[in-house]
Amino acid sequence: MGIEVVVEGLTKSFGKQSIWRDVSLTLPAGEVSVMLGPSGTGKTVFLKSLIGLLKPEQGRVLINGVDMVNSPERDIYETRKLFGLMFQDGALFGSMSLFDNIAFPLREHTRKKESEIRRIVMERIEVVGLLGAEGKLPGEISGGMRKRAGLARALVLDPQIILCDEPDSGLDPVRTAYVSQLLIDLNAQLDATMLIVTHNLDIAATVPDNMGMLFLRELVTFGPREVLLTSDEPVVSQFLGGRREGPIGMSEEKDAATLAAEAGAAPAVPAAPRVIVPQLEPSPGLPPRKAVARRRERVLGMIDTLPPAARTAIRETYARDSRAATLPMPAAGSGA
Ligand SMILES: Nc1ncnc2c1ncn2[C@@H]1O[C@H](COP(=O)(O)OP(=O)(O)OP(=O)(O)O)[C@@H](O)[C@H]1O
Repeated sequence: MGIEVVVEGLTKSFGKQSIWRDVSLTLPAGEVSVMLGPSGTGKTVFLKSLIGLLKPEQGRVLINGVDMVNSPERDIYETRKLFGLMFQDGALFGSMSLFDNIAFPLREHTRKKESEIRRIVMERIEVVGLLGAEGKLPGEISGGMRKRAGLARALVLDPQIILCDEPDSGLDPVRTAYVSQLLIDLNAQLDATMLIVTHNLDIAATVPDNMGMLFLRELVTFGPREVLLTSDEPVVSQFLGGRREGPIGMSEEKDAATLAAEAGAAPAVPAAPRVIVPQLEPSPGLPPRKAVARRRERVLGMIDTLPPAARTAIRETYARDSRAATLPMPAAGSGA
């Protein structure tokens, strides 16, 4: 099973530029979480801080008792092996075939025989749907295929924590839908803890168990998906509605004068009511996600601490799930 990641009071700046401060959250073991946020709010910096590639000035990131901020470098290096990372562009070596790119971590970090490496690499290539393309160079395939190759490479060391930085960037809506399904399928197969950074509202609506949002150097919220999806925080509703009206401007936040002017004017388009769509299920033939039962117990255990709208949404989701579980299967050939 994946490992819990506990973030406590994390604060990061570059020189005088504060990126975010006092970020605390827990990525529950084996669950899928999404971090949303407008461009430039420090989502990638957050991912890099989790694996100890960037050093926040304050706070801790605890994984199996190792603090990825303050522990000795050799402990951080060892713990980093638990991670699989998928960067925005796949971060592939241009002169190597997809096979060699995906095999790279195994050749670098293990003493496995070539035959064993071939078996693992081909298995992962199959999982991400790239069978047949293993001999190609990254420059000979599409952006979506490069992303999937980056994901396959992230998987070869059997990671228990998977971090994906904008798995949808540059992809059309159909390819994005396939990536969403792939992420859920991976979670079903590996039971790894996953954190996905994205601006994509379809991924946000259908993939995660938990969601958070970074804005204005703060973590606005992090918790069960229903909390963010029912939130009436202006920044959250603006982002989820993809609207111009609200605190987010072209370059992150709007100034006070713009906000005041907008507050005085009638909104051009009323905000559409938000509907919580069901989370994706693993593809047929795959095992159910083990995280589902754990998450249900965890969320129902904390439900009284959540805002009323989130409580209602969670109860409705679980009531719908139990109704679905007790429905009789349609008889074969009934056409139902
Ligand atoms: N190594 C670095 N040195 C200095 N500044 C940096 C460094 N890495 C990131 N930054 C700055 O930190 C801020 C946040 O960057 P980051 O890439 O994390 O944003 P993001 O939320 O992932 O954005 P996007 O959604 O556009 O990818 C930016 O202003 C960026 O210029």
